Formats: sequence, C-alpha cells, structure tokens
Amino acid sequence: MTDAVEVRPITEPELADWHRALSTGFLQTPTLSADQLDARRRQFVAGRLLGAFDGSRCVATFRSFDQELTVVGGATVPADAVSNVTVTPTHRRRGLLTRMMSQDLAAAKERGDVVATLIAAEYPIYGRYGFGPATTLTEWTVEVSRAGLDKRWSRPEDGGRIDLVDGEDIRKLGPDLYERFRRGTPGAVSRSDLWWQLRTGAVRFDEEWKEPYFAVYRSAAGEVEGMASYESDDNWQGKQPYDTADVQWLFGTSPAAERALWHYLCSIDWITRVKSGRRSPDDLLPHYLPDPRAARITTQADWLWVRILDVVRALEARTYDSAGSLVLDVVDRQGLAGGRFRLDASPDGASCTPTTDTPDIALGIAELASVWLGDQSVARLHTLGRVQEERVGAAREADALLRASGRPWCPDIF
Ligand SMILES: CC(=O)SCCNC(=O)CCNC(=O)[C@H](O)C(C)(C)COP(=O)(O)OP(=O)(O)OC[C@H]1O[C@@H](n2cnc3c(N)ncnc32)[C@H](O)[C@@H]1OP(=O)(O)O
Repeated sequence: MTDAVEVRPITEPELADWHRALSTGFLQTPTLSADQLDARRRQFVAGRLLGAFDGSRCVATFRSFDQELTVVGGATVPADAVSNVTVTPTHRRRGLLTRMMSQDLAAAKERGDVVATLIAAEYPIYGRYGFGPATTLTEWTVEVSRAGLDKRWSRPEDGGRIDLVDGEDIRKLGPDLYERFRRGTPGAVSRSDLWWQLRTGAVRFDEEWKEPYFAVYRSAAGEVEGMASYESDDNWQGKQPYDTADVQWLFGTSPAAERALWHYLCSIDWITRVKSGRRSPDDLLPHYLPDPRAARITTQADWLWVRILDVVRALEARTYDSAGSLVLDVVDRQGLAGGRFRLDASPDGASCTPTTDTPDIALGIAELASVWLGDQSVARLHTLGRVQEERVGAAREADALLRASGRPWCPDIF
C-alpha cells in the first residue's frame, strides 16, 4: 500500500490540497478560505514543501526552510528548520514520515546545513531520526500581589522609559534589536520578515487575529534595548479585577531592559497575574522580583530539538571555557554524520577532526545534540546509561569541556 503513495516536493497549484492535508493532520478545519490560503502562499519555497500523494490526494505534509541557530559563544550555524509535519490519520504508521524525513535530511546535508531543527509536537516522534532535545522551555506565572514590587512604581528607576507602540513600530524596531539579541543567545533562531508581519497583524493566517499590546524599553541614552508583546483577558469577578497579562514574547539586549519590562507588566492596574511565555530554565525573571517565589513554574519541558548533520562544523562553531581534548565515538543509525572524532578545544578556539584514536566516550548523535548547546550534562546522560565511558572518568572530563555558562534558550515556535 505504502508503495502506491508517492512522496515528492509539491508545486504551487497543489498548495490548497497540501493545506487541507496539513489542517486535517493538526485536527483543524480542513478547508482554508481564499484569504487564508493567499497569506500562507508566502511560505511556499519550491522544493522545500513535501507532500505524499495517494492518487491525486495529498495525505501527508512536510515543510522545511532556511534558518540560523546561535551556538555557545555567539556564532551561528545554518539550519534546516522542519515544520508542518503531518500524516493524515488514514495513512499513519506506514512509513510516510520516515520517507519525508529521510528525503529532507539528505537534501539538508547535501546543501551543507550543520543541523536540522524542530519543535516536537510529541516527545517520541523524532529521536529515531537522530534529533535530541537541545533546549528546555520554562513558563512561569507571577502572582503580582506576592512579588513585593512598590505599588507606586510608574517608570524604570534607571532613567530609561517604556512606551506603548503599534505594530508598525515593532516591524521597524524589532528585527534589528532581535538580531542583536539572538547573536548573544545560544539556542535562539533567526526570524523572517514574515515572522514580524504575522505577530503584528500585517499578514494574518487566521481571520480571528487578536491585536496584542506592544511595549518598548529605551535606555536613559535613548537606545532601544528591549520589547514585549502581551495580551490581557477581561476577567472581573464581582467587583474585583483578576486580569492576566499573557506575554507572547519579551526580550532585551540588557538586563536593565528585561527588568524594566517585567516590572512594567507586574505594575499594570487590574493585572493580578503575569504569564511569562516561553523562557529558558535559568531565566532571571524570578530574581528581578523582590520576592522570587511569586514566580511559580507552570511548564518545564523539552523545546528545540536538534539533529546534527555535520559533527566537525558543529563542534568547531561553538566556544569552550576550558582547555582539553576528547575522542568521541558518535553513533548515527541513519549514517548521516557519525564516526570517531577528536576534539581539541581551548578558550582560544577548537579543532575537530576524524580520527582512529581510542575513544574516551561513545554516544548517539541525538545525545550529542543534547549536550552541544549546554542544555544537558554529559555526566547526567552517563548516569542514565545514554553516554558510555570508554575510559573511567571521561564523562566528567567531557562535561567540564562542553559545559556552558548558561542554559540555551529558543524563545520561538515554528
Ligand atoms: C515539527 C512538527 O511539525 S511536529 C508535528 C508532528 N505532527 C503531529 O503530531 C500531527 C499528528 N501526527 C501525525 O501526523 C503522524 O502520526 C506523525 C507525522 C507524527 C507520524 O507519521 P507516520 O507516517 O505515522 O510515521 P511513520 O509511519 O513514518 O513512523 C515511524 C516510526 O515512528 C513511530 N511513531 C510515529 N509517530 C509516533 C508518535 N506520535 N508516537 C510514538 N511513535 C510514533 C511509528 O510507530 C514508527 O515506529 P516503528 O519504526 O518502530 O514502526
């Protein structure tokens, strides 16, 4: 049966059928309006949208696009970002995802991408293709009354200011600021113009788009250093307001900007709770509050998954705080990137070369992705039996070499 189904890149006229399959796979209304389809045309890139066709009907979807991923130390690597993965329920578990993924990863490797990235809908799907969870997502809810902030707070203490602006301002100011931010944030990914258009309503994929509030922080010197987008509900109970500010995104290029934006959000009259949106596990949000316990973790889970396609370039792209050498046996069941590699690293730079030297540790390509950006420790994976020590003590040494000073953070969903 599977053999009768053809997997291939779609053509632009096939987009409506492809989107019907995509909506069906995500359990959404199958047929898009002409306007919705028109807006989504902007994501069409020839060769990067795969479909599986049973006769003339599209029964599976897969889209990838070019992205940059920031690594430890601030360099970026080219990534193959994977999204819109669905198989129609009538055609599941016949190997269609496996066929689409194999085609896409082979093409990405051929193009020279260092990694593939995705946000996994469910944990068990992507490990088999060599993806490993590489960043963790943490969401907090701040109970404003417990935060200990001064009730009379009305502006940043540092001489900076916060202004509410509209979507057009965000489209002008956002991309440059985000570029600076993401280059200092391992785990962050590039944002396209379309990303900003969708978040500010200039392009709408769904008819019921709700306009959020946009806040911008400028330093005392007048520099734009941070911005946030948030919504609020309209929640009155009797004569009391219990509104929640729901942060869509918030980032800054200085701690002062982030502190001021969180204080602003926690000081809006009627707002009793602030939901943080997607942060890294070691985000400073709780510590910007006089009482950090006011921020309660509501979600903690795997977020960005990474599939390393080129071990040498991946390990050479990042920086290392200490000096050391490590021989790694990297097992890749798909045969895309495995082998034995010698990493010689120091704060001055790193070189990684294929070798026949005796290995220190052995690990899967997915486990390498989990330790590469510093989200996991080699010692923890060793304790779990997912990294093997070929020399006693090597896991702890690998840990010291690969450790990063902060956890990586991918604030985006794609
Ligand atoms: C990046 C993103 O877009 S994330 C969104 C992913 N999409 C969804 O969650 C939408 C709903 N789910 C689906 O559309 C499908 O179930 C998919 C795309 C997840 C899987 O497609 P399928 O064609 O059924 O996968 P395929 O047949 O290639 O499965 C390969 C293997 O993965 C396993 N597998 C696939 N999906 C799952 C899952 N959700 N949970 C556990 N195992 C899974 C299969 O059992 C199979 O295992 P086997 O090799 O041991 O037999």
